[in-house]
Amino acid sequence: MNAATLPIISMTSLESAAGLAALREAASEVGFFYLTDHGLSEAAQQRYLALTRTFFQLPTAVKQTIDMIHSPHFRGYNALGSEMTAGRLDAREQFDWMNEELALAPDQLRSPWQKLIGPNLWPSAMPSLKPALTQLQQTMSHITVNLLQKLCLALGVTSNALDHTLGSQPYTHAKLIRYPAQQAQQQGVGAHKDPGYLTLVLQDAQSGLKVERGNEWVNVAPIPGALVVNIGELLELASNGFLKATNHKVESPTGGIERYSIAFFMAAQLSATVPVLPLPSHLKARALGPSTDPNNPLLTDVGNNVLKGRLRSHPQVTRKHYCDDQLRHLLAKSFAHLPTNEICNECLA
Ligand SMILES: O=C(O)CCC(=O)C(=O)O
Ligand SMILES: [Fe+2]
Repeated sequence: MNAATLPIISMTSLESAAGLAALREAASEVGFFYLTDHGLSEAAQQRYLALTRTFFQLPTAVKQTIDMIHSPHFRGYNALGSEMTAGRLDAREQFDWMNEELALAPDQLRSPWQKLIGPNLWPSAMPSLKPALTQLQQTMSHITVNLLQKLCLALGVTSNALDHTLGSQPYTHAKLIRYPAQQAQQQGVGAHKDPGYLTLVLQDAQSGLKVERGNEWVNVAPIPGALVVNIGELLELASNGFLKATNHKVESPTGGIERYSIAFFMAAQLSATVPVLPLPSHLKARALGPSTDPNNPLLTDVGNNVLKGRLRSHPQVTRKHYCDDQLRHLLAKSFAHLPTNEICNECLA
């Protein structure tokens, strides 16, 4: 196994000023780190990875019954070749679930992001999946909220400075992912930033996740028991660019070995607008503003920032569920400043 290539932060170290300083440096210099002592045991992680493998071994016809194409809320199964990142197809299959909710009636929709709200799609052929993944979502949420509060302390503001943006129902989204082995290296998932506050990744023993540092791609070698944490776009905005949402990607495994991972993304509640935190002056001097990529504007309105990513990643779902007249009008208003043909050239024509 490769040596650790990123900072390692122990959750229990974050009770001390020195621990918070190490967290601050990891989150601002790299935007990626390993988290240990977080409360999800290695044995529990192995059980969730085993469940992931079992899910992907279900017959294709069973997985297709919960294909994401049936969900206007971007929930369910994606076969290989249905997801796009950075304009190219990703070589991964995945199962996405989010908060379990009731969908709004069409005449209640005021903003297109409200269409993200809705029920998950669970496979009736694997009844153990829903309770297990609901439990995992709760555990990951708990870890993420604790870490977000520690990050606030590390930024010199009160631990609860972002709590009001989470509200009672922060947006949580998770994926079971399988990267099948390829003959030659391919895009497992293309280079991207995650849109929310924080992402936790549980990876198996197979390398492939890579993080951009300067002009290099650094391998995130698996460390048994550690979760990989990355800073999302909303924290870059909240810290006025002091914390970095770092580009990352996954290269497909070769040599006959597949890679499995579970990614958990947490944002604020979809209706929130992310504030700029009042950093103390010595940190403020190092906060030079969020990045301004015209191909990927960072939006402080949480629902739109999350929806931006979903529309781009899943063009078939977008075309099927986001192209009616009412939504076309709402989308044109919310995304007037985006390079619209990258989202869906039919919606925004
Ligand atoms: O599979 C991984 O290790 C990371 C996946 C990822 O970056 C994503 O789905 O946003
Ligand atoms: Fe990601």
